[in-house]
Amino acid sequence: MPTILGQNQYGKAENRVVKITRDGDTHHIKDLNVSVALSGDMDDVHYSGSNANVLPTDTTKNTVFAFAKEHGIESAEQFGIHLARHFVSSQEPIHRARIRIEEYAWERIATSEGNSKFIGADEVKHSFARKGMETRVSQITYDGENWEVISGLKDLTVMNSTNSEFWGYVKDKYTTLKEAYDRILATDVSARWRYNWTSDEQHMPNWEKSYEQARKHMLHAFAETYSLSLQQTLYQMGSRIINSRSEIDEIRFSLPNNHHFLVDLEPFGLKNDNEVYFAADRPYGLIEATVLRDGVEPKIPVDMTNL
Ligand SMILES: O=c1[nH]c(=O)c2[nH]c(=O)[nH]c2[nH]1
Repeated sequence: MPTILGQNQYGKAENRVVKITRDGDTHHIKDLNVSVALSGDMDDVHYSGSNANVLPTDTTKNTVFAFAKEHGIESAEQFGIHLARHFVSSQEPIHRARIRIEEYAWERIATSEGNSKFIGADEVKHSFARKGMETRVSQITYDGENWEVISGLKDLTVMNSTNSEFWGYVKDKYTTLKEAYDRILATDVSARWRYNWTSDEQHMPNWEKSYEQARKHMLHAFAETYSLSLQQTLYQMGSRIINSRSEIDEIRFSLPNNHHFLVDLEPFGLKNDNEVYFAADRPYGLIEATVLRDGVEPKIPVDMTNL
C-alpha cells in the first residue's frame, strides 16, 4: 500500500445545548457549545469503508443532549468528564475521547423599579443578557448647520426563559410550526435611535446618560413584556424608550429570533420538561421595525447594518 492512515478522529462538532433549570420561578441557564472528537480502532472505516467500529456522529450529538437531561450540567468540566468517560468506557473500539466545550456566560437583567409582577427584588428571575458581547455604536452627521446624531448598540444578546408564546398565526399547506405556549425568546439586539437635537450646541443631550438610560429601558421592556410575538416585544422596547426619553424621537430595531428547539428525548426514554434545548444558529427569523414619536418623520435607514 503506497499510503498509510495517520492520526484521525471524528465526532459531532458544535452541539449547541441550552439547559434551563427551574428552581420555582427562578431559572438558571447553562449554554454550551460541545464538540466531540473520538479516536481508536478506526483503520477499517478509512481503508475499506467498514462501519463496524463507528459510533455515528449523530449518536454522539444525541448523547450530549440526553446527558444534559440525565446528569444535568453542573459545570462544563463535569459535563465533559461524563461524556468522555461514557464514550471510552461504553465503546470498545474507542480509546480516546476529546470533549471541547465553550460556555457562554449569561447574567440576569437587573431592574431597579420593582414595578411589575415579573420583577423580584432587583433581578428578573427568567431574563438574561449575555456577558461581554455588545458594541455601542454612533453616527454623527453635520452639514455646517444641522447635526444628526444616531446612537445605538449591536450584539446585545438577551433571553427570556419563559413568558413567551407564539400561536394563532396563519397556517397554509406549508406550515409545520407547532403553536408554542411557553417558549424561549432570545435575540441579539441591534438598535439605533435618533436624537431630536439638531443645532443648539449650548443644550446638547447628556450622551452618556442618555445611552445608559435608553439601554436600561430597552432591557426592562424586554424582561417585563409577556410576549405573544417578538414583534410585540420589539414595539414595547421601542415605545418604552420613546416614552421615557424626550431627547429620542425614533428607534429602529433588527432582531433575529434565535430559535431554541426542544430536543426530543423520548427515543432515549427521557422526558424533556422544557429543560433541554438545541440552540439553532440559522436560519433565523428576522424581525425589524422602527418605532417613532407620533408626528415625526422617520430618518433612520431601513437597512441600518452599515450604520
Ligand atoms: O415571535 C415570532 N414572530 C414570528 O413572526 C414568527 N414566525 C415564526 O415562525 N416564529 C415566530 N416568532
